[in-house]
Amino acid sequence: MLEENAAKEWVLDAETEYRFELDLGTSIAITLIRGRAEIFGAELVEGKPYLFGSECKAAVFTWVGCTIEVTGQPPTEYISDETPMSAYGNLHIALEQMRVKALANLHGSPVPESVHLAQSKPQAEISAEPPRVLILGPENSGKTSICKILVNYAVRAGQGWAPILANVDPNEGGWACPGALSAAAVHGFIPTCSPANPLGSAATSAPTTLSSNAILPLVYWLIRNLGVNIQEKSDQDPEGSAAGVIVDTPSSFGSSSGTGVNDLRQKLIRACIDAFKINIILVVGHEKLNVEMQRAYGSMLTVLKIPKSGGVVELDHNYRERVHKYQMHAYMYGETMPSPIGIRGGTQGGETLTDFTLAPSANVISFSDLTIYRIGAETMAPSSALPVGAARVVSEIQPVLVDPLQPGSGLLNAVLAVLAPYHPDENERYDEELLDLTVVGFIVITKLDIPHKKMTVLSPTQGSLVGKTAIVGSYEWQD
Ligand SMILES: Nc1ncnc2c1ncn2[C@@H]1O[C@H](COP(=O)(O)OP(=O)(O)OP(=O)(O)O)[C@@H](O)[C@H]1O
Repeated sequence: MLEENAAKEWVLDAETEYRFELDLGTSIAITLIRGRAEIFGAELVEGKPYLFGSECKAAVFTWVGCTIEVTGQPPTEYISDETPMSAYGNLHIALEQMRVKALANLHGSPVPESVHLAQSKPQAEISAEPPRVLILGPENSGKTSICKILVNYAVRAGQGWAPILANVDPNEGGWACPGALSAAAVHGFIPTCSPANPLGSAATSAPTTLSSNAILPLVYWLIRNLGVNIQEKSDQDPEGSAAGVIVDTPSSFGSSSGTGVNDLRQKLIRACIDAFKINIILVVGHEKLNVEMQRAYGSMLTVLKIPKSGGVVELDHNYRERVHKYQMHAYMYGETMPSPIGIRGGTQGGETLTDFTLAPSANVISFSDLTIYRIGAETMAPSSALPVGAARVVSEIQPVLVDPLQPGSGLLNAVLAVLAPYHPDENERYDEELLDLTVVGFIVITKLDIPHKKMTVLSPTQGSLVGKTAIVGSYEWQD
């Protein structure tokens, strides 16, 4: 008989957190025994085992004190009484005041009394705009965790807010796949249980609006698209838009190295500010960046420096590569975490385990069934390699048709974004419409049969691909 995993109780004082880091192949369950506790702002339900795996690193924080039981043995675990949570809490209160004022403004009603909270600013100083926040910071500063905390606190406020969380970090995966940008209105808590689903599972948490690809000039373009998309949604639902937008950025936005890179970085930050109509920039624990942002944008919007948590784990390149694999695997197959022995009825971020199993299908299709494009610099020789005086014929964001018959097409094991159909009315079509189409799903080409002009594609859904258009990105994946 298998021996049960030892369960250990931890008693946490008010405003402390239990931090853990899991290794490859370890999973643990955490159960709240008494008191109140949260993981990146998402409250735990008492008596329910929450499972964690796939090298997850996180913390259980409590405002009032609690007792938790941990089953399984995390290689690293400790309690910290130094957290920046009160600063994050105050920040949340300030954002909440903006939301309430924005909504009251929209209704033409006075701002409710409840907004005048202890730490609040005088009424007149609170902006009547919904908070539209851009989070900047260097690598491993805890940006994504702060986004989760702020979104979860907004959801928890009980006002029916569904803030939009936009992820412009192609490295992160968000609700999509590594290499994609995504945004969604968040109605329920964002759970944390595994980096394979960094923002929870898309199917269960929110509808997604996706655009794809990982190459920087393209990101610039897509940021604008994502912004326009969100703007259209808020025009249709101004009350809903009072909840605001929170934009998570890649660390490349928050670290300077080299002049060229710096210019591009500034351009991308500017693109985000314009696209999402940002009114608050949060700089996570980085003095120089804070000063730089104050100088550049301090006169037109609020720039705030917020502390970095000592709990943020330095994630190295190899870890990130493994996480990309987990994410792709979870996208195709769902993710079911093994429960530590002795745990029954475990949940992943509060959801029952059976919800997470998917059965992808491998279909053989003809080359002619799917039209594939590649976008961006990768398809072209660098400008410096062009003959003197020659101008580039294709722009950096122009889609170029990919022929699977060509050797070196780069299609084998490539992740492709399948696009929504073109406008049904021929008269409404335009040249670069392809770049504006949203992504409806991702597929992977697992086999190319050149002699028979056939390919095998793995897809999490059963729908036919015949006649569809897809974009090939720079990510590859092998099961
Ligand atoms: N207080 C904490 N205790 C334990 N782990 C934490 C804590 N805060 C963050 N982490 C973990 O540290 C890791 C890095 O954090 P996070 O992803 O938020 O940083 P980031 O700045 O967004 O990273 P990136 O450089 O990828 O943009 C994550 O695995 C996260 O879950």
